[in-house]
Amino acid sequence: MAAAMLIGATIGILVAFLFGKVLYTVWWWPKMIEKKLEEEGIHGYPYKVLFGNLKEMMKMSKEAKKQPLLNHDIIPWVNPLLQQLSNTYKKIFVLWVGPTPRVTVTDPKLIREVLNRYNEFHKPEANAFIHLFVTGLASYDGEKWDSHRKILNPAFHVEKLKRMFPAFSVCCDEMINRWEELVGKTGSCELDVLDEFLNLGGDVISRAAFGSNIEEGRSIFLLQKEQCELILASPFTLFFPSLRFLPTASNRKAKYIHKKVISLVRGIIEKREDAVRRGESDDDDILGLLLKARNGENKSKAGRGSGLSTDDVIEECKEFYFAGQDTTTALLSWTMVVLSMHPEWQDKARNEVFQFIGKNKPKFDDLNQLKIINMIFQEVLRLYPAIFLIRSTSKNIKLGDMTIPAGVQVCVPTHLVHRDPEVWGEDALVFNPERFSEGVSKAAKDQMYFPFGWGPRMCIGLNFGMMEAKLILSQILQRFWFELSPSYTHAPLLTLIMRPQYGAQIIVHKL
Ligand code: HEM
Repeated sequence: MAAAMLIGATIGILVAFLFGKVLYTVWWWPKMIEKKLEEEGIHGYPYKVLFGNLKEMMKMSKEAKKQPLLNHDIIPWVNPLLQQLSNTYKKIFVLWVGPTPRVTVTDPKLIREVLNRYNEFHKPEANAFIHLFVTGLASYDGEKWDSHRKILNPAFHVEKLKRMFPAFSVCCDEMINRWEELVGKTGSCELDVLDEFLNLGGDVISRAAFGSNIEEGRSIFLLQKEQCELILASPFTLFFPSLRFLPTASNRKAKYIHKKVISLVRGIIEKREDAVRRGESDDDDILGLLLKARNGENKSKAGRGSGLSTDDVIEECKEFYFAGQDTTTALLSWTMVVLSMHPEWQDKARNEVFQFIGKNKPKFDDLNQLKIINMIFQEVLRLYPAIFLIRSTSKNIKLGDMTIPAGVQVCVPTHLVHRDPEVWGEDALVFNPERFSEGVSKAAKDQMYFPFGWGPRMCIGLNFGMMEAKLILSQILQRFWFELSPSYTHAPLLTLIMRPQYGAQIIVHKL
C-alpha cells in the first residue's frame, strides 16, 4: 500500500514537473521575452501559445499562393507575413517560429554588427533534424570552428582549385554529352535541370573534394535528398524537434538513412586510408586535410583544440556533401530559369562565351574572362539567394542601443535585404545584371549584398561553387539555347535552401 502511494506520488511529481516545464517553454518564457523585446522597441505579431506565428504564416502564404507568381517579387508570395512585418516595422521586428523568437534585422548597421560579432551572435544550436545536414564547420562556434576552418581553408586556395579543375571538367563533360544524346535527332528535349544539377553537384564534390568514385557519392547525396524530402513532408518537425521521438514510419526511415549515410562515409574514409598507405592518393583535398589533422600531422596549422576524431571527420564529410551540392544546384537551376525568362541576357552570355572561348573546351583561366556571366550569377544570387543567415544569443547582448535577451534567434533575411529599394534603387525587383557592371560597391548601398555570408564566417566554398557554375553554364551556352517548358511553375520554396518547389523544367534546343 505504502509502495503504491510512493509510486503514485513519484508519478504525480514527475507529471507536475513535466507540465511545469512545458508551460514554461511554450507560455511563460516566450511571454517574458515578448515583454522584454517590446521594452526595447522591438515589435511584431503577438506570440500565440505553442505555434507562435506559424499558423498565420501558413494561412497567409496559402492565400497568396492562390494567385500565380509572375515576376521576381517573391516575398509577398512566399512569406507574406514577413513582408507585412517589414512594411510595418521597417528595420527590426520579431516573429515567432513556434515558441522561438526570431528577431529579424534589415538595418545595414545592425546587420554588420550581428555578422561581425560572430562569437556573440553565434550559430544557433542545430535542431535535431537540421543537424542531419548542417553539421561540421557550418554549425560550430568558438575554438572548434576556428580550428576546423584553419584545417580546411587550404583545400579551397586557388592553386588547389586549379588542381581540382580536371575533375570538374570530367563531370561537366559527362553531363553535356548526356544532354546531347537526349536532344538526339529531334534537336530538343525537356529536362528538369534541378535534378540534373543535383547529380552534377554530387559528382563534382565526390570526385574533386573526396577523390571518391561517382557511385559512392551518388548514393550519399540520393540518401540526403530523400532525408530532405522526408523533413519537408512534415515541416512542423523543423520547429518541434521532439517529434522525432515518435515511432512513426518517417522517423524510422530518417534514422535508417542517417545510419546508412554514416556507414557510406566511413567506407570512403577507409578506402582513402588504404590509398594513402599505398601512396596513391591526393592528401591535400578536403578529405586528405581532415585525415592529416586527425592523425596529428598538421597541428601547428590548426592550433589549439584541433584534436579531430574520426567522428569529426565524418561530420565534415557529411556537411560538404550537402553544402557543396545543394547551394550550387540552386544557383544553376535559378540561372537557367531566369535566363529563359530573359532571353536577351542568355544571348549576351552566349556571345561572351564565343568571344573568349569559342567552341573550345573552357580552361581554368578562361573562366576569369567571363564578366557578363559573373554579373548574371551575381544578379541571380541577389534575387534568389540560397540561404538566409540565422544567429543566436546565449546571453543578453547589446545590439545598437537595444539589448537582445538570451535565447533569441537573430535573422538576417538575405532575400528581403536583396530586394530593398533603399539599397538597390527603384528597380530592385527587376532582373538587371547591368547593376553589377562596376562591382558590388556601386550596385548596393552600404554593401548590403551577401549571398555568401559575411566576414570570417563567409562561405568557404565560394570559389569552388562559382568555378563549377561558370564551367557548366559556359559549356551549356556553347551547345544549346533554352526556354521555359509550359510545365514549369514559378514557385520558390524557402526551406534551408531556396529552390524551385516543383522542379525547373526547361526545354533545351541544340544550337
Ligand atoms: C553558389 C554556391 C554557394 C552559395 C550561394 C553558398 C552560400 C553560403 C552562405 C550564405 C554561407 C554562410 C552561412 C552563414 O553565415 O550562416 C555559407 C557557408 C558555408 N558554405 Fe557555402 N555556398 C555555396 C557553395 C558552397 C560550396 C560549393 C561549398 C563546399 C564545397 C560550401 C560550403 C560551405 C561551408 C562549409 C560553410 C560554413 C562556413 C563557416 O561557417 O565557416 N558552400 N555558404
